[in-house]
Amino acid sequence: MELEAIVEEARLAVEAANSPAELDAVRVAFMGKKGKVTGLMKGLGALSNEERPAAGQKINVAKQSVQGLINTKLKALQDAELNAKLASESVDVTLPGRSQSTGNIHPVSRTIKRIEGFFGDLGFAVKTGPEVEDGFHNFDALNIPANHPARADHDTFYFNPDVMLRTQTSGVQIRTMEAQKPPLRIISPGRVYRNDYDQTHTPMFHQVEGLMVDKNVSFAELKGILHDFLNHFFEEEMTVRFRPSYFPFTEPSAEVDVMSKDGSWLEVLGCGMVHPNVLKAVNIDPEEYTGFAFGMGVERLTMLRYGVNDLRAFFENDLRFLKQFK
Ligand SMILES: CNC(=O)COc1cccc(Nc2cc(Cl)ccn2)c1
Repeated sequence: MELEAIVEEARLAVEAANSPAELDAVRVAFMGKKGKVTGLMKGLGALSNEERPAAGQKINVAKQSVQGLINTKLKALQDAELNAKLASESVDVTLPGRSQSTGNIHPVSRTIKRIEGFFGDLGFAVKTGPEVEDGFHNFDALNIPANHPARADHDTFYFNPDVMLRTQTSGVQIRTMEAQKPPLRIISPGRVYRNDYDQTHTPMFHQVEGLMVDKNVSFAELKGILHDFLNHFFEEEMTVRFRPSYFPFTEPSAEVDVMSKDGSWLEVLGCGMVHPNVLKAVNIDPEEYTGFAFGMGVERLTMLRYGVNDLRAFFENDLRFLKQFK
């Protein structure tokens, strides 16, 4: 095969090589000891002395051009390899960091912890108890008569006539008074259930009740402790009023309002002196002991403190809402 054809074949082979190894095979095939270009040198012996120098020169030029093609291709292959490596290892420093997202405590849990902290400092023990209650602990012991509307099933979830979801955490206070003698200072946070559902009521919500039973507990103490609690909870001096009210389980009873920024009154909790019938129901002599009790809705307090205007937001698990309470 004559020289030009071999050089063209070498050029095509170099172009087709996709790796330094393939390229080296081409080098061997054309420039090696048995290579096609090298093989042309054998033919020089057969030429005359006049022809030989020019022929030999032509073969050397061919060798250099094939070697040049190989060198260029090798550089190109090595550059490509390096660029590919750099690309795969490259770090785009302008990308935002992959921050480790942190969780946060639910606003209702935060409020319960704050309430537990305040009353804990006053010596109140946190007590919990069953969410499924019996009629005695949820109604009878609280001086709620058989035909009282609170017992109706439009308010209470019943499993059977004597087993229900508790409508308040008072049952825990009753059980504690059954279990231990006064003096007592307890608060009982927890879930309570009522058959209600609208923008300001959900079938399940959280309540914290408090109870103090001792020799000479007075309404004045109740007022003082609750005023201090509200100042602490809302983190400012609150204007508070105690409005006469009625609960079957306390006498006298009061509802407590705080004055909001615009001067209107907002109800925040209910309280009163423990009714003698309640003490009797747990074998505490009302002539010897007196007590006060209070109850507050956790979601309601949380909504007031953080300015949440839809109760359902606490239960929808929308992270955009929950993330605000870092
Ligand atoms: C959200 N809760 C409210 O508005 C009102 O809750 C209240 C009010 C007054 C007293 C109580 N609890 C109570 C418990 C016992 Cl064992 C005896 C007497 N009272 C709960």
